[in-house]
Amino acid sequence: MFEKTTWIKLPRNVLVGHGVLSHLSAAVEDLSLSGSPFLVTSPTPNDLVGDRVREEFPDAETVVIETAGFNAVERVVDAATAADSGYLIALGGGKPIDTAKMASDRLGCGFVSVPTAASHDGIVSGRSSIPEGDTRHSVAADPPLAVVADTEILAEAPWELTTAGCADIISNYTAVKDWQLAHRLKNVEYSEYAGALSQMTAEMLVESSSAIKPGFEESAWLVAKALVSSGVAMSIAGSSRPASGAEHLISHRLDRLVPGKALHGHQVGVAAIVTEYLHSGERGEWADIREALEDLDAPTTANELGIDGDTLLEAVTTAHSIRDRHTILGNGVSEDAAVEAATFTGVM
Ligand SMILES: NC(=O)C1=CN([C@@H]2O[C@H](COP(=O)(O)OP(=O)(O)OC[C@H]3O[C@@H](n4cnc5c(N)ncnc54)[C@H](OP(=O)(O)O)[C@@H]3O)[C@@H](O)[C@H]2O)C=CC1
Ligand SMILES: O=C(CO)COP(=O)(O)O
Ligand SMILES: [Zn+2]
Repeated sequence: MFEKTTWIKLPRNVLVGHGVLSHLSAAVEDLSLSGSPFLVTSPTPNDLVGDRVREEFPDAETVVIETAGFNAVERVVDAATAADSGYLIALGGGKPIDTAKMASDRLGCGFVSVPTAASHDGIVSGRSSIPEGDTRHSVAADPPLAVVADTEILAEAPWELTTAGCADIISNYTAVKDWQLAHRLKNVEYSEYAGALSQMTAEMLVESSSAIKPGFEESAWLVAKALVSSGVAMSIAGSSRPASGAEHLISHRLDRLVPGKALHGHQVGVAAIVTEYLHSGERGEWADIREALEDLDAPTTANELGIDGDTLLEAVTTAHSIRDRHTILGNGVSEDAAVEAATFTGVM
């Protein structure tokens, strides 16, 4: 008997472009949500755009998150419950967006994502990544009901946040390879459609790399569209598999070893050079990934991430234990193999 079912959750309204913040209230109105909004933000986005959002929603109460974590999620849940809010608006980078994503899941209400940085594909996805001590939990949650990504704001954000978003997209190449490998070796369910969308998103970004330069709003537009597309691929797959493979395991390990040292996207980009080498060896496409990262101004070495070679090697050799997700790291890469991969590719 045929028993497969698919339930794809996607944002209903996605606005990307110049000045779209002025359409935020229209985008929200179109969702027919009941109750008043509750604004979840962090210090810099609140200073930059908080008042513009509050002007549109005068009855919105605000919580400003300084440090991500389950305490912050609880704070939002308690404050939004006390305010009897109907839905959340997340304004900022991954910290407020992922906090609101998980809080809205707990509250059983929807949320609207208003990214102020094109720093990773979590701005659209149905996964919330919450740090706790030296651990990071990746929790399934509903994706935003709407995404309002104003390229005027994204283009003003520090350039490194945008290059981190680019590198998060480029890591889709190795993530898809890991997913296909897990499908072949472990019978993990693979979605051709989600895999192709994720890979095509990375290819399109790389093809556009000459147009992605600091100071150009078009750059923010190209990156934001790619982040949306990657988030959609994850929603179609019902997991982060299309955009998170061994390179993400290594990055999550780095988050534990050297928390806050480098941006998520930059870590996964450097790790993708190594995991591509592990996939296909000396003649593989690791040099193409390195070149694409260089073209997009993203780090390509441990040094550029601000970490030493030994820390990178520790992350590579222990990352397989981060979660139950089969990748090219298998049951663990030996120290010698990690040294070979990191030195041959010039990452270390
Ligand atoms: N769900 C997912 O798939 C993923 C989720 N994540 C989550 O995202 C977090 C990291 O994301 P990231 O966006 O880097 O984190 P943050 O939200 O911490 O933003 C990074 C920095 O940029 C600042 N910032 C944000 N917008 C602007 C702007 N427009 N101008 C100037 N500065 C700005 C923030 O300031 P300030 O702190 O003052 O507000 C912060 O210092 C992780 O902690 C993780 O929880 C990461 C990857 C994937
Ligand atoms: O960062 C992600 C995709 O780019 C999400 O991945 P995780 O499921 O590993 O947190
Ligand atoms: Zn990522």
